[in-house]
Parts: sequence; structure tokens; C-alpha cells
Amino acid sequence: MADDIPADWGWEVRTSRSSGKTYYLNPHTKESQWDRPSGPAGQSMVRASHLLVKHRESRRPASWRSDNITRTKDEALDLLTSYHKQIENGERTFEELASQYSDCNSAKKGGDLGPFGRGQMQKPFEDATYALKVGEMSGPVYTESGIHIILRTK
Ligand SMILES: O=C(O)CN(Cc1ccccc1)C(=O)c1nc(-c2ccccc2)[nH]c1C(=O)O
Repeated sequence: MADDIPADWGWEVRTSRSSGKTYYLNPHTKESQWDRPSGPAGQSMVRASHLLVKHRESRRPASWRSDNITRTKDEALDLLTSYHKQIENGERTFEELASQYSDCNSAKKGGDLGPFGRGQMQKPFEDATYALKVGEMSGPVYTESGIHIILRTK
């Protein structure tokens, strides 16, 4: 779905101090150019869905599912492991379980987070996603938000 990634994603629009003209700066390569870029700023975009199970040590132990999440980290891991098994054996789909059980607002979209590039998500989440092949599902991934299963979709 390349159409959902803006052509010049990742470039910064700047104004030249000397001429007042607009130019484009790639913050990753530090290159600048007058013409509007025709491609993303040289970084690969990915797309993923996730199922987040929060616990009492989560940075924000609350979600659309519960105002006060009190489960322990171990209980969260047990839940996530059971979801992972049900998806692996084809009993349930990733989308069904993420919609029903994910403590992330993305549950409303079957866990889909849309496209993102490096530097946008918490580092453990980003690294786990980039390490997956398209179509592959992660094991438990730990971030400040809780414990995730990630499905790379693009
Ligand atoms: O960590 C926090 O202090 C609070 N957050 C961050 C957050 C809160 C609302 C919307 C988006 C992100 C979350 O706990 C959170 N993190 C995520 C998240 C984490 C990694 C990848 C994608 C989403 N979703 C949520 C959520 O409530 O919906």
C-alpha cells in the first residue's frame, strides 16, 4: 500500500535565510535541495499491527478495556503467550484477538498502527518490527507501555 506513505516523507521544509526561498532538508543524510523531494528521506518505512497487554508496571496502566489495570507483568505474559498460541495454531486471527484484548487504542483497527519509520516508536518496538519479515509475528516484546505481540504487515 505505497499510496499511504507521502512521497516526501521524512524531509524537513526550510526557508533559506539569504534568499527567503523554500528548500528541503533530509535530517538523516543532512542533504538539502531546492526541489520538492520525490521519495521518502532515505529511510525504509514499515507497517505493523500489535496486541498490547498492559500490566501494573505499565507507564499508563489503563486502557479502553480497564480504568485501572492491576494484573502483574507475569500474568500479562501468560495472557500474551496464550494469544500467541491461538494465533499460531490458527484457532483465532491476530486481528480478532487484538480487537478484543489489546490494551492499545489501535485495538479498534485490529491492532493496525499504519506506516512508520525509524525514530517514531519506542526503540524495543521499532527494533523488533524491523527485525521481522513481512507477514511474520514476534514473540513477546517489552516496552514502557506493556508487553506486545507484533505482526509486521509491510
Ligand atoms: O506509554 C504511555 O505512557 C501511554 N501510552 C502511550 C500512548 C497513549 C495513547 C495513545 C498512544 C500512545 C500507552 O500506554 C500506549 N502505548 C501504545 C503503543 C506502544 C507501542 C507501539 C504502539 C502503541 N499504545 C498505548 C495506548 O494506551 O493506547
